[in-house]
Amino acid sequence: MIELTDVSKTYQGGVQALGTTDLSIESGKVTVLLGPSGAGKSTLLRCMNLLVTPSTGTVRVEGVPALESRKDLRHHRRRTGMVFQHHQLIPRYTALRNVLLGRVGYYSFWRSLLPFSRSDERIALESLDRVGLLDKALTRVDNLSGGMQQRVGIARALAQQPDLILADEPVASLDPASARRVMDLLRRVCQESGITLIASLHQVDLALEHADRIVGLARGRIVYDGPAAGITDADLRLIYEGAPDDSRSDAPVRAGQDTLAAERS
Ligand SMILES: Nc1ncnc2c1ncn2[C@@H]1O[C@H](COP(=O)(O)OP(=O)(O)OP(=O)(O)O)[C@@H](O)[C@H]1O
Repeated sequence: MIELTDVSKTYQGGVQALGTTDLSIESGKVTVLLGPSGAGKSTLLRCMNLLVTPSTGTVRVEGVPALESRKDLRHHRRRTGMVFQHHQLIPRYTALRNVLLGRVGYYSFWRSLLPFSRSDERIALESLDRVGLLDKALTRVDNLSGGMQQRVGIARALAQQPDLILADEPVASLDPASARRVMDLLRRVCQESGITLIASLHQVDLALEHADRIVGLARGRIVYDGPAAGITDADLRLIYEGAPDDSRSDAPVRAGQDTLAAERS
């Protein structure tokens, strides 16, 4: 459903967060981008809906002619729900009002200034029901726990009626028990609706539990790509500690010093 070809990202200042990367994501599966802090997980994830503009390469999405026109990009983003580490909810709004914001992409700017329709409200309430928070619909989100706020974030993504959810460290701010519950929920709602889920995580146990496929990243490179069930201790060491001849630096590769791929190939 998503095909990245020769995608790389070098941020201003010369930090190469992502080396040249090819990746194809199939529909309906749970893919986890796994790796230590700074490995390039968020950058790779955000390249998938061009929240981060790749420095090189192309991103192709099934059913969308190209992502070059504003219209096609808007169409892709409407079909793509985002779940963020820090929720990105509006604290003083109720849960329902936050979830309704998931519907905004369906409207033109002018229409979005008008009240939401009955049908949008129904979709938003159904979404809250699916994450078990219907009874909190009229509660301000700053009065909810961190886990509940993340469930509101998931409900907002569901209200978009997406084909794809990109979840960027969705449980990094939660305690281990809440993190597991939120990941269980995210995977379940996606599987129930046939939504493709791509999540970045740095917790190995959660990744192994929830992913169909793991894409392991280290210093801006894919160093493992395969079924979660097939990952070995050696693969995990490669993701978290680097190859035996690595410099062991946690620093990302700088443009012009990009020798890791050559060392590993
Ligand atoms: N907007 C930016 N400008 C400059 N450098 C950036 C920017 N965003 C990320 N980086 C750098 O790019 C590298 C990869 O960052 P990225 O956030 O993609 O990694 P990550 O694996 O998601 O890390 P984390 O788990 O800590 O979020 C890091 O060194 C980071 O500091």
